[in-house]
Amino acid sequence: MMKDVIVALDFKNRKETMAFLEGFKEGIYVKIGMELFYGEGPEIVREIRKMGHKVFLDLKLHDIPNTVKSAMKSILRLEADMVNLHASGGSVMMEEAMNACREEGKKPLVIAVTQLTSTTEELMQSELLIDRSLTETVLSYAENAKKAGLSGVVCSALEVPVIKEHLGEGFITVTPGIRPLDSAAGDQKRIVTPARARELGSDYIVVGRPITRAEDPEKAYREIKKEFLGV
Ligand SMILES: O=C(O)c1cc(=O)[nH]c(=O)n1[C@@H]1O[C@H](COP(=O)(O)O)[C@@H](O)[C@H]1O
Repeated sequence: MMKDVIVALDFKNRKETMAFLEGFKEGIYVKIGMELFYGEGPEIVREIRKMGHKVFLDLKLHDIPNTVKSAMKSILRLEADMVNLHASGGSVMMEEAMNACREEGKKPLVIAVTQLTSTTEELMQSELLIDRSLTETVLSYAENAKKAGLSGVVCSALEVPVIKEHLGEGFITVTPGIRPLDSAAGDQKRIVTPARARELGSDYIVVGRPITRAEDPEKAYREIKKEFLGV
């Protein structure tokens, strides 16, 4: 299976995004999330794809099944390589997202967010009133996603082994919360280094600030990619 580093383009506008991408001569895998998408609109997705980059469009759909289905149809027109939704929206919601793909004849990788990497078991118990362990909920959400026909999940690399063990090697794990040894955790809680993510079996790591805020982003990207791919 293809393994890769996905760079989170968490920039406020097109200008900053293009200045960043200028440093990359070859096509890379990037993530367009809420900040850039809400700021610039769908055209930014088309433009970045035309530049030769692969795009994970991270809009984390979470709504009633019918709304998610129609939103997915709009999203599919942008031809992103990967799109996501929140598994906590439930199985029917995820099935409707897959029905949208079937009806439109499109096959992006559709993945479901399990528990955000900024979430801890402590937060789940004290605020969300979820009594099960974090790992149990991640695995259960992942099982629901697989049953609904999704390609994989977003989780922390720490949960990859249990997901692969129960759902098979082919079920894709996309893991943010990546921090090289010398970088600040910030708001992330369930963090691992790129090398650890490789050992744990992540398929894709998603990396934002350790690259975008580095003094030399292109160098940081190369180092992280080397550490993750082990080459
Ligand atoms: O869906 C995501 O991409 C996502 C899920 C998750 O659980 N945690 C998470 O950090 N992300 C995204 O991954 C990126 C991580 O960025 P950094 O923390 O700057 O490396 C951000 O764009 C987040 O929106």
